[in-house]
Amino acid sequence: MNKGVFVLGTDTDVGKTFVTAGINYILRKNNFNAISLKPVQSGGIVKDNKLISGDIEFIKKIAEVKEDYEIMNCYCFKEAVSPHLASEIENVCIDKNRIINHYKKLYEKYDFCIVEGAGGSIVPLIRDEYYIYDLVKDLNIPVVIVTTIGVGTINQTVLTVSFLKSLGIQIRGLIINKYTGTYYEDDNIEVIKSITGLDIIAVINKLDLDGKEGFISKARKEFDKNLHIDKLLNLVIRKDGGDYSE
Ligand SMILES: Nc1ncnc2c1ncn2[C@@H]1O[C@H](COP(=O)(O)OP(=O)(O)OP(=O)(O)O)[C@@H](O)[C@H]1O
Ligand SMILES: C[C@H](N)[C@H](N)CCCCCC(=O)O
Ligand SMILES: [Mg+2]
Repeated sequence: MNKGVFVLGTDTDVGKTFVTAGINYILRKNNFNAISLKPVQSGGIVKDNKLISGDIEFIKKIAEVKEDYEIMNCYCFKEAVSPHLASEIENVCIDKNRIINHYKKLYEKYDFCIVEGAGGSIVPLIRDEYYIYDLVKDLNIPVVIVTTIGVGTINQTVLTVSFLKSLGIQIRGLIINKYTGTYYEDDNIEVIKSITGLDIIAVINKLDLDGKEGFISKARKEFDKNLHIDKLLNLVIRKDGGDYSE
């Protein structure tokens, strides 16, 4: 089975990690051995005196993944800025081959590997040289785009889609996040569907996560309701039957 998807955002903070956690949770609940990879985290958090990826911590909690952080994250930087700058501040050169080889290993070991970007598609990993979209191309992996749906998101989403299409990147669909049920969000969904012709894989409601208490069960309930396993399998299984080595 081959098997993976790259979760791209129209921007930072749209909910890529939230959605990635949900995809992992539903796949694992259906007995698939799914894993996540955050190639580059900027804005890492300190836990037990160690800098770790907060995105991976969230995914581990929601989807009950026991793997170590190092398995699910290649680079983790302290500054919450663009990855290229965060890596420069720490004098670390991001090696794209290290990420690609890491992904290959996960790809071989797990049923599905869900890769999360950083920010949007044109975020640099290496200044003037290597961007999130380059990584998507190098991994030869289809994408799902996560977007919020308030005023301003038609433009962001359509630009992201048309940019990726211009690079020949295969887009499996859109996941709408932080939906609050307004008339203009409903209209934005219709307009985005009509312009892009893409499938809306899921619409995830904006939850009241109010910090800590009960957020895991609230999030899981939302995923149970709105992330359907058949749609997710369509997302992560390559329709052309090909695999990474091609
Ligand atoms: N559906 C939702 N309901 C409520 N809060 C949400 C929802 N989705 C995401 N959030 C919150 O919004 C914030 C940003 O979400 P998230 O971390 O998933 O964004 P991201 O796209 O992964 O950002 P980054 O580019 O930093 O990786 C987080 O505090 C998260 O808990
Ligand atoms: C720090 C932040 N939460 C993400 N990890 C990185 C977002 C980079 C965005 C770069 C940009 O588009 O200007
Ligand atoms: Mg994230």
